[in-house]
Amino acid sequence: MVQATTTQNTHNILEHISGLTAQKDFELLNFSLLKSLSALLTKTRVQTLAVTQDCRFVKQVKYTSDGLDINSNDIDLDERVTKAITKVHQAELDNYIERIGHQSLAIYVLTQERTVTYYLLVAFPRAITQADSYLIAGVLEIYRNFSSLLAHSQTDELTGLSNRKTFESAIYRVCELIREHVSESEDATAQENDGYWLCAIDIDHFKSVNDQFGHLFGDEVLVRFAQIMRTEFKIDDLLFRFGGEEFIALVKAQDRQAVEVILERFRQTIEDTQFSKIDRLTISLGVVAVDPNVFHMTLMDYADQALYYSKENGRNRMTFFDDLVAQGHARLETFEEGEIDLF
Ligand SMILES: Nc1nc2c(ncn2[C@@H]2O[C@H](COP(=O)(O)OP(=O)(O)OP(=O)(O)O)[C@@H](O)[C@H]2O)c(=O)[nH]1
Repeated sequence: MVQATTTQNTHNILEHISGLTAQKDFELLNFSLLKSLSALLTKTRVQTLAVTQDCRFVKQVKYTSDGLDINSNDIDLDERVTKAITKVHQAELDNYIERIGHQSLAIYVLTQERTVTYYLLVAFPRAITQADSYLIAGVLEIYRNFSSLLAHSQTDELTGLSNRKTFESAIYRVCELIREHVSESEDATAQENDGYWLCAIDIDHFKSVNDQFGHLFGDEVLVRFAQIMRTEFKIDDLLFRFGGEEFIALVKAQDRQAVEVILERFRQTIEDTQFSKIDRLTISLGVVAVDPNVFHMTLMDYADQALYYSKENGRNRMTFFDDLVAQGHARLETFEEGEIDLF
């Protein structure tokens, strides 16, 4: 009987580990981690929490029986949990266990990314046992190893930003988020109020940087440029290096005015930064609102057209694709019925 239970437990653990390592996407990997821990440690509640260097809680992902509950704005934490996590963060601990009455709370550092630390929080309705600790430590080790393999395959080696091949799944996820948000909301303007913007960013005259100072120096500029991108954009924004001196930002912003402020600040920061031997580096930008009903390659094409317009009209500026359409410089792609050949 004991042996049958042990065999079943081992089988459960192995099944969850194989589920964990089958993921090719960070969001699914995190989902799988939370789901596995929740199943293996019965009656526990698990969540992840992103905390900035200055101890602001910026993103909470709770595992519930319905799936993931993701919050960036209304982070809901018990006061005692807030205290415990603040203590762990300030003391830079890797893991910590707090007894709260009969219950216990285990906190572990999951990963560190940009200026944000991601924590795993496991709440037990009882005291945590050594077996619980071993299980969590083992699962976390597998998670971290697999997550660094995944990061390696999805990261641009030079800058550490996401690489081009991750863009398609990222924009697909963003479109899903917008769709979910619109369908959950009664408000017809929801999409406009919680939208994403696809922004193509290209360094101006980068060839002359390479020509004047050499390719190695050009690489240093690209690395520094990516560092500035990481600090200027927020946690919900997704950043990619598309190749060469071309970057993409998927920026979350309430409306066009808000995204204009964010991008203008970024453009100005780059212009004001002294890149070692270069006195002045500038960027051109092309922007389009992410419409989940428009094919992502078409959105990319719109952002590229807007970027091209910025380049052709003086550089060091941004152009919105909508303005090009309104001014008659570009037109929306439309398909008449019967126009598309299926084969
Ligand atoms: N150092 C370095 N240079 C790169 C890398 N990838 C592409 N480049 C260079 O980036 C330059 C891009 O040049 P162009 O496409 O002509 O554009 P540009 O000089 O930036 O001019 P505009 O975009 O029209 O303002 C080329 O010289 C490429 O060799 C890289 O990884 N490192």
